[in-house]
Amino acid sequence: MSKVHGDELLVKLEALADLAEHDGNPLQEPLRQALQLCREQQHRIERMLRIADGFNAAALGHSTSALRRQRSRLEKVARIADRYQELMHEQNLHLSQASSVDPLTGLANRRQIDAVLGDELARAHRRGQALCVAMLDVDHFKQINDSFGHAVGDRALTSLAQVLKASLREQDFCGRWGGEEFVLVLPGSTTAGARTTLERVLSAIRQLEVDTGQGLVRMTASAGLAQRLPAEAAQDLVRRADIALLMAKRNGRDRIELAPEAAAASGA
Ligand SMILES: Nc1nc2c(ncn2[C@@H]2O[C@H](COP(=O)(O)OP(=O)(O)OP(=O)(O)O)[C@@H](O)[C@H]2O)c(=O)[nH]1
Repeated sequence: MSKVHGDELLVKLEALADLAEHDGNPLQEPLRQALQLCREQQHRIERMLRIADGFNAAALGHSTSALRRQRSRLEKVARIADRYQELMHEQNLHLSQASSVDPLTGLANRRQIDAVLGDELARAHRRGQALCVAMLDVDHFKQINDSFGHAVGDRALTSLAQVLKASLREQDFCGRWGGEEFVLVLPGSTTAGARTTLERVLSAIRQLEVDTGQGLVRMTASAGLAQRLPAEAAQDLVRRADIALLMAKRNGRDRIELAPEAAAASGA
């Protein structure tokens, strides 16, 4: 607004000053001075406007940087939320592992054995394929504990678990049933194939040397083997393998015995 008024005033003053100069009017000098003043005023106003524009731009810039700061804060919060979610995921994974893994040996625990055996047996029934379960128990394990202490016993169980894992095929599965007893699930194996696998396992256990701190100690193990019967439930299959294990213990240990087919019905 002031710029428009200033322009109009300037045009009028210029015209009057021209006229006065032309006519030799005595107002010539005061008009010239007024014109001069007006031009200076005009410059001052324009400068003020430029400064105001500058302020305006600075204010805009300020709000842009405030927005940028705000955005980077939000990004930081989003990153923290992502990391938090990752940690929660890791924690859940850890918890689910803890509930499916035996902490001493790192093998599957009873809970996971039940789940895996259930799945594998259902698949074998569906496809009409063979599947064997073996129960394996360390012989006279109590003597190791009694002679060398519980820590050495623990070490023996851990080493044995490693031997088990290393002796099995990829599709085979093993877990710690409890104490010094282990379970093997051998999908696709008939009794003959499973027996060969078990002989390899028992032989590897015989070779194993555990450092007691007072020399090396060796172990043997006994195993009971059962091949699935048509439509047999997991607990019946395990029970037959357990009966076979008992037979292996009674028959002198460090051996494999096969489950009698009718044992499931007897529930002995
Ligand atoms: N160190 C250690 N010992 C365990 C663990 N779990 C079970 N045991 C021990 O394993 C031993 C099992 O003893 P028994 O059931 O008498 O069997 P065994 O001495 O192996 O004899 P047989 O099975 O008849 O050959 C007991 O002394 C238990 O305390 C474990 O996690 N660590």
